[in-house]
Amino acid sequence: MSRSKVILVIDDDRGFRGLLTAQLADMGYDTTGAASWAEASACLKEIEPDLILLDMKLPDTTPELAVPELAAEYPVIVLTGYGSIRSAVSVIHAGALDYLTKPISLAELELTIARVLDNAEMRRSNALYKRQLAARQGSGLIGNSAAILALESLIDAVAPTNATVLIHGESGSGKEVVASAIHQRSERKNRELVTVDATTLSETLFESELFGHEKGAFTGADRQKKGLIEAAEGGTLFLDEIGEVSLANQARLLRLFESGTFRRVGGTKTLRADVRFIVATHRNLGLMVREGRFRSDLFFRLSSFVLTSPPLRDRREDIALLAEHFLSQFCRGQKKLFARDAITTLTAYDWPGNVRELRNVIERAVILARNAVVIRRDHVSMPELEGASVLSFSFEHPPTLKDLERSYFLRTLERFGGNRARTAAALGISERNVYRLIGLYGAELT
Ligand SMILES: Nc1ncnc2c1ncn2[C@@H]1O[C@H](COP(=O)(O)OP(=O)(O)OP(=O)(O)O)[C@@H](O)[C@H]1O
Repeated sequence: MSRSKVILVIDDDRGFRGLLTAQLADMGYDTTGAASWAEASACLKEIEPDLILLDMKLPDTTPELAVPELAAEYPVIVLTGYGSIRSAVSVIHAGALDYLTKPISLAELELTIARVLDNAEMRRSNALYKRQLAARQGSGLIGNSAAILALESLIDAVAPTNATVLIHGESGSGKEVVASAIHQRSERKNRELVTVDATTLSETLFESELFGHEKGAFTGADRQKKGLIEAAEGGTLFLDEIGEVSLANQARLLRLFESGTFRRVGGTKTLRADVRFIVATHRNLGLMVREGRFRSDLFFRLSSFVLTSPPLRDRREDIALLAEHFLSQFCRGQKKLFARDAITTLTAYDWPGNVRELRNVIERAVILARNAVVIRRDHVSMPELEGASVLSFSFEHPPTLKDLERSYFLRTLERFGGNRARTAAALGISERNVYRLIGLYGAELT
């Protein structure tokens, strides 16, 4: 069910304004009237119109000033008592979408409003359609494992509801794919899915990006800006890495999730969002609550529906299927297949970077294989394959700590082809220390 569209009528002629708002109400619109620019500005702090009807002659402003300012944020139709072509052209140039000449016929009013609202809607959905097409290509949840089938049925159950969902899972395990599946299987699928990654935004930027800000809210806020919540109106907002959000912003999120309301930064009016929220994290939020880094009320609110995107090593039966999927994606019509031992190698690996890492490895394998039809084991070998989680060394006597350090250091250095920076990163030491250890054990390098 869609809410009625809100129309703001700005006209200083009281009788005309009353008549117009009454007629618009009869047509099923929600209407508000303002007698002056000052009144309209105050009104816009309270309501969020879908369309503005603006009289050309107001006591406290000119169309040259008012039209561009309003048209930057809202669809505007100008009402003119002096229907000259010249003034009509100038207001259209200034950003108004249409104009109506007084006295206005009811039929013309109805048609013009419907057309302008439809156009605004169409512009939104055209941009949306392009993005959806891009998102659908290659999204979809691939896998036949029990874990994926269970996840699929949970997605089917929760998708049609408006429940806020928390997706938990390691990096690269497909949390964003799950979020997109929920959106695609909901009634909101023809509206926007807006994604925000909390790790990429500072605390203040997060607040203004998400909630928007009013003109003058802070230095540099030279005009009002709608936030991503408003961009997601009618659709879904996916907030990735909620564990990285500051405590102050967590409080704002709690209010948003509980009441569906929010305020722009520097704003006084409470706005209502018709948005479905999905959040994700790779962190243990329960632990963060105990450490005082995550609000317990927000945690409990999010705990009502939790989906887990399982790590790839816990569903090894999906590895071959995913590998085939990525192979056909990267080959683009060219025929290629995996040698049996290549698949064995892929299946045995622990995939700390999950599906994303697998995708990268297949992409590299296709490049390395060049024109060869068969992807061999050496095409898919991962540099991190050895020693990523299990180490095995053999010594002629029980090793000392120093023996272990020497063996592990030299093996890591070799694994990265002598690259000191990568060795330092893998061992969690400084490059200076890598040099020191080469000095210490280097005589053994061949
Ligand atoms: N089940 C799946 N089927 C097909 N592709 C998948 C699947 N899971 C993940 N992918 C692909 O793996 C890559 C990583 O997935 P995604 O971005 O959803 O992971 P994530 O858990 O959100 O990662 P991060 O926590 O780093 O944001 C993407 O290219 C995605 O398309």
